[in-house]
Amino acid sequence: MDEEEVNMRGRLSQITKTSFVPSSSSLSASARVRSGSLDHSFHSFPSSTHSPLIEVRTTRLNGQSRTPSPHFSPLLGTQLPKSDMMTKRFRSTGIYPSPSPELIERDDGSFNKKLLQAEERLISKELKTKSEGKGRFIRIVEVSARDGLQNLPGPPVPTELKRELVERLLDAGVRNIEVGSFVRGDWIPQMADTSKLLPTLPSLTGKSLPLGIPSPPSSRPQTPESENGSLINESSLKHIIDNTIIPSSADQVHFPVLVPNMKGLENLIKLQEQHTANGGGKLTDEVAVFVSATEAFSQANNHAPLSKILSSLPPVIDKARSLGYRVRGYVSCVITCPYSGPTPPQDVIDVAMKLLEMGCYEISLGDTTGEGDPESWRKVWRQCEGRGIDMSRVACHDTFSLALSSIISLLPYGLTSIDSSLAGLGGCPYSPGATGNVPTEDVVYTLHKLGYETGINLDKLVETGNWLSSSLKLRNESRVGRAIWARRKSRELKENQSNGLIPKGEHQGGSNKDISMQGQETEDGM
Ligand SMILES: CC(C)(COP(=O)([O-])OP(=O)([O-])OC[C@H]1O[C@@H](n2cnc3c(N)ncnc32)[C@H](O)[C@@H]1OP(=O)([O-])[O-])[C@@H](O)C(=O)NCCC(=O)NCCSC(=O)C[C@@](C)(O)CC(=O)[O-]
Repeated sequence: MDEEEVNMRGRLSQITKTSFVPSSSSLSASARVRSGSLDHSFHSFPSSTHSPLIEVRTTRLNGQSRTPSPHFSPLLGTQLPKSDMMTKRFRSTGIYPSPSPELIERDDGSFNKKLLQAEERLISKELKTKSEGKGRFIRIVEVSARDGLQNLPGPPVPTELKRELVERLLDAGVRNIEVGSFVRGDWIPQMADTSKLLPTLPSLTGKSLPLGIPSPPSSRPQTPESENGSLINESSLKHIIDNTIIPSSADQVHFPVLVPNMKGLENLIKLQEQHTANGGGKLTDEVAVFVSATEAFSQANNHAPLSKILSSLPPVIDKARSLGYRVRGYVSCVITCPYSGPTPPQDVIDVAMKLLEMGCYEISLGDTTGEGDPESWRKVWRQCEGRGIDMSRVACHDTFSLALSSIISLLPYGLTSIDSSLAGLGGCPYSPGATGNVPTEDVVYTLHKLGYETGINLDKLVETGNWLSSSLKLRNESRVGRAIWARRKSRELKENQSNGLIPKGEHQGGSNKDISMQGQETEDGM
């Protein structure tokens, strides 16, 4: 290693260490320097002029007049690239190993080859099937309150509903909840109340449980309620800790908020100062910056060339870190770009490396268009490894139904964190018919089914997803959510009938069907 390389390694590992919470483990493995030689001859990004790609129009939605963000404005047909790259998809040819139970993380973040004794557990109390828990922890970053809502047409979602959503998620054991954005409220009206929402949220430490582990998922063996109302008692807790590798830091609550630029960060700082002056505690300990892997999407999303965004971020990240915020980096369009077609993995790594160098503690790779498949994700993954970084975070959109397959295919390679959205809320405004993010309920079900641990109570999560989609009058896009909810309703009906609360042959409350369930009875076999 030459001197420069040593410095680079030092910087990256320092970034990794200093930005992690104490005794953090694999949670933060994304930025960890692994093997392979570092290629630090970064490609410079094409210097592009700020071309007027975007037409901003004032629209009327539900009687409200609004000027949409360029992020959500469709490009004019004449401005789209002419190539067939828009529709070209990566071919999937690989055969993927099933998730390996051999990768078990220690609390220091390293992997342990020892197999833990398999432990049978229920996935949901509505299901009869069990799975063998193998113990590796996967962190879920829940993005429904931000990414899920930001694109919703119609009147702004009430701040009170967002607050309740966060409360419910915390109660279900979710600990990383992206809650809002300090972006321009006139462009992203659904995020305009972020500074109102933050002070109403529970304190960052208020939800921590004793002994520093997440609330026990119902998928674990049921244990009697303890005196303090917790579902588990000390001895069963020890059993869980002994048999499940959950890092103690997994219980820490984080409310990441997006800050696109210095103005956004300053708005957060001002809000925090006011809150502190009123005797309040820390509103959040995490901010997130976002960059696109492609030039065209940068123009659309950040309203500026990629080179300009990248050069504007170091002071933002430095200032945030100097105030004690950890900084997450998002890279969008890591598989394809709605304007320029397939994204070269090299470009993804270039941007990601720059963000790490600037001080981001981890990078979330976003498949914004949802066109990813296991093979294309593996290409990105291999490039990461080749460049000596472990990108173990992904955010998949489920537009083409391959998000879960992609996630499953990455698990054996050490995937440690997944961004997902309750009820699949969200969507890509550029792909006609695009659905949202991969639903958290589906991810949690899959992980638990395969023996991974998330610390999340699937039944409570499903209840929250159902409540959210009903409240928003949207169809619940989580198949798992719909199926478990249908079973629960069916069970409750039978119980009420056998208890004599409802005469046989009658439905509870006239109908057990709500908006999130519409059209689901056949599919769920109920
Ligand atoms: C990025 C900006 C803010 C630049 O906005 P801009 O207009 O280009 O900024 P500007 O520097 O030219 O300033 C113009 C005016 O905006 C104000 N301004 C400037 N910055 C801010 C701010 N932060 N908050 C409030 N106001 C701001 C600024 O003060 C000024 O006000 P004036 O002096 O004219 O009165 C704008 O383009 C914007 O808000 N865009 C929205 C971007 C967005 O939210 N996109 C969605 C999130 S990213 C995403 O969803 C992808 C991801 C992360 O999920 C990963 C994936 O899955 O792909």
